[in-house]
Amino acid sequence: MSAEGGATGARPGGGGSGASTPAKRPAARRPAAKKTAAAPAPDAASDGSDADAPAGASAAKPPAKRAPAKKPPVKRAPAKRTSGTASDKPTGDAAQSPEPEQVSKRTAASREASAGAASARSTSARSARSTRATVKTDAPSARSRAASDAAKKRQTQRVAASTATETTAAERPARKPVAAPAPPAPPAPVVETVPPAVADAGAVDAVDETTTERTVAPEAKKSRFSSRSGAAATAAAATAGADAAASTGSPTAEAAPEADAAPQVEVASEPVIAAEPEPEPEPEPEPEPVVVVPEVALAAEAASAADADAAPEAEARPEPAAEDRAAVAAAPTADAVREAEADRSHDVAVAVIAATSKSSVKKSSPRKKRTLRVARAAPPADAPRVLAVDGLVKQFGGNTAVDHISLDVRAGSFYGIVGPNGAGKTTTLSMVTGLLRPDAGTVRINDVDAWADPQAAKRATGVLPDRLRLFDRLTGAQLLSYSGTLRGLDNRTVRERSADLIAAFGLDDAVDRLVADYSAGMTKKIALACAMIHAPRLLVLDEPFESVDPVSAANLTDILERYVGGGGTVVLSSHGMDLIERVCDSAAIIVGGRVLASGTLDEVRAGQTLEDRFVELAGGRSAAEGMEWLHSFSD
Ligand SMILES: Nc1ncnc2c1ncn2[C@@H]1O[C@H](COP(=O)(O)OP(=O)(O)OP(=O)(O)O)[C@@H](O)[C@H]1O
Repeated sequence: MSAEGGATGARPGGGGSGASTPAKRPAARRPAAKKTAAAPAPDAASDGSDADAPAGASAAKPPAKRAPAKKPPVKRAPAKRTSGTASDKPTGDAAQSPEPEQVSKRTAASREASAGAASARSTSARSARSTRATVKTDAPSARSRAASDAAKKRQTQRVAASTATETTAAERPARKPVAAPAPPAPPAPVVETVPPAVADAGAVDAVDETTTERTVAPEAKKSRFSSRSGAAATAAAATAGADAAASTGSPTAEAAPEADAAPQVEVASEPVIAAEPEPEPEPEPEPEPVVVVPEVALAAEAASAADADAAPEAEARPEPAAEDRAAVAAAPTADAVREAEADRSHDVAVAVIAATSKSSVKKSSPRKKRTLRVARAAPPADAPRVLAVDGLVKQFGGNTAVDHISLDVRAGSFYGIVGPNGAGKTTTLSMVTGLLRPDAGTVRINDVDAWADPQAAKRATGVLPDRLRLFDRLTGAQLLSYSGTLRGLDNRTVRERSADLIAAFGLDDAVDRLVADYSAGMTKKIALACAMIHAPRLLVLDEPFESVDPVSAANLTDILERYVGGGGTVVLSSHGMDLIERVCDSAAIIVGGRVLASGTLDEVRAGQTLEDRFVELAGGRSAAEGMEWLHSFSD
């Protein structure tokens, strides 16, 4: 099974020359053989037309029937004008001759003349046919040659198998070159050389030749199947001789196995082929178990232990294969059977594993929990509060944007605020940073009431507001200098820090351009630099990563993490759940102006991803129903 499959599989796919050529050649040669077999017909037809040009359709048919070498010469000549010749039989054509009387009236001289002409014609025809005959006679001669070769083979092979192998080997190269030019070469030359051997010698011999190219085994196989020919007998003799050689242990032992094949028909050919299909090793599906979780692996072990009968077989299989090829070749069928059994047992084992592991897979199904990012370590509970928001309320007319929000942010914390659009995040942060006066509640920064002592609070705070209101008619460098100066920094410090910030945010090429000409991301970055230039203890950033490209976001994250690592505190709002989970240690989910969850990241997530938790608290997803019109498309 596998042997055949492997052999056939190698044919079409054979990329390697070595593997592919033997498979290709026979196929390429067959058509050649056909051509050569058919070639004589047209050739003969042409010859016939030359020989008996005026001959009617009746004369044209015979040659087309491919008996050019034998009958045509005899048949056609009389068909024409030899009707009157005495030597030739009065064929039907002669009987139909329209002028029987005239013929009889001819004078002896005219007869002689006509006979001369006819003889001349016939000689020319004969010469033409003789040339063809020489071509064709190759067939019989080839046949006889093949027969003699076969006889010789028998004798020689009986003497010693080595001789037999040598002769076949010698024949191959000898006929190869002949067969090779056949396909591309023009019809005439091909007919001269190949046809006889291929067409007549019995397709057997020809086929045998082609097949011998593959391997010795296939050769024996073919010869076996084509036993009707003498070549098959030759092959049988060869196998017999090979047997003898095998018994003698001659170096041609390779031929021995193939020879064995002859009598046993199929069995012998397989072992040899079995050596090729090494690709059989569809690697043991052992990787499959890997897919399973540890517990499943244990279950697999248990299952395999329980299946002790099948398992050993499956595992034992590779050993003999690697151990001794010859031994395997000697008993291929047994190996195949074992292989099949092993596969079956493996399938069973896999099925058992799958069955037994279902429960454990279920157990480990909550993968989302496993993919939770490990949150940054939150600052200790006794760390000083940098920001304390208590009962903030803000109403816009009848709309309560912020409804008694309270937050505690410890020093050294990376705090994230998330919430759906309109939840009140920006409104809250605006009240925290002194941009919007709250209706109720208190905000304490670094233990200072932000609204009672705004200057002290603002000195400790860096702000990146949602709606940037910058002096954008300044260049980036000017804006940084202005911000530093407003925070009370001296010029030198401003220059030094500006240079650092510009480099950190990658704004080197933009510092001399007007901020009004900055892109959204660049504007965000220069605004953030301005918020940091005075080294505040608290940074309040409203969607700092909005419009910022990934690389800049990564740089910004690094900057902020270093800042936090140095004792700073960051409070930021964002819609990026991944970002929050990645960089924050604490968070608050605000929905409808209220804090629905707050604390360390793990506390907020409550075993889910932040997004799932967020969606859950925000009221879940709402299906977009009743929007069928959206699929009607305007065009
Ligand atoms: N100046 C204002 N005048 C009137 N209503 C306002 C004003 N500012 C905000 N609001 C309202 O307050 C609510 C909260 O707005 P806020 O900007 O704080 O939401 P948000 O959570 O920041 O939303 P987003 O995530 O979209 O930025 C919204 O309903 C908004 O319409």
